[in-house]
Amino acid sequence: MIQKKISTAVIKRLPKYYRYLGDLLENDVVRISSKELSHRMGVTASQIRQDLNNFGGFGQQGYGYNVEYLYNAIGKILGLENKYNTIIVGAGNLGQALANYTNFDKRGFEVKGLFDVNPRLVGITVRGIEIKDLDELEEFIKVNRIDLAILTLPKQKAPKVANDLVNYGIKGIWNFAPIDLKLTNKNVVVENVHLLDSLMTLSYNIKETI
Ligand SMILES: NC(=O)c1ccc[n+]([C@@H]2O[C@H](COP(=O)([O-])OP(=O)(O)OC[C@H]3O[C@@H](n4cnc5c(N)ncnc54)[C@H](O)[C@@H]3O)[C@@H](O)[C@H]2O)c1
Repeated sequence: MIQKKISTAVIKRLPKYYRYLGDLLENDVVRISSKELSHRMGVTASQIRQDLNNFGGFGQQGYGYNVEYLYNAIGKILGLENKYNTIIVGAGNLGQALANYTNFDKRGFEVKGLFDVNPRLVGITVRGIEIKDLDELEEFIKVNRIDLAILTLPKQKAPKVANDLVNYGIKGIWNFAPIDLKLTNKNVVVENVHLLDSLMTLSYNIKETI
């Protein structure tokens, strides 16, 4: 379906379309004009049209968008019809909080395992998932065909663990350690998440309004 290289900016906007369309679906909205969708999302109608034209366009003149069709199509573009067997490495505060969040499972990112080096945490279960020792990581990944790892460990430990994960055959890393991980293996993708970046943007905007 995708013929040309899609810009990162467009890809980053797709989850927002998906989220808004999901809300519309939940409210039994069958179709929506690009004007109405743009109004709700706070982006211009031409931006929406341009973004969706990257994938062939989905609207019809005079009709707008079929919500369910567009929702499913964007889900497919995002690869959400796939299931991702997921592990969390670093089962402290954040790792456990993420393990407790059931919406990841609903979206297809099923948390299969939790790993830590702290013997006081190993053996404890979080939402029915036992925290395992890091020594078991390689075998677990292979046996359970793990696709994706969430890193919630100290930043000094992240590069080594990430490198090991790559060698064990992981496909993607969702990194929360406060370091921009760069992997040499181009077949493995990383998404670095920094909540503080968002908080600092908020700080800037507060400063501007005072
Ligand atoms: N990106 C973000 O927005 C964001 C937000 C909050 C926290 N963080 C980061 O997430 C990480 C976790 O934060 P936290 O509050 O849960 O800390 P925490 O100390 O509660 O948990 C970290 C866990 O990692 C474990 N660990 C240490 N080395 C390990 C290794 N080699 N392999 C596996 N596990 C190992 C520790 O035993 C501990 O249980 C920190 O790096 C923190 O800075 C990032």
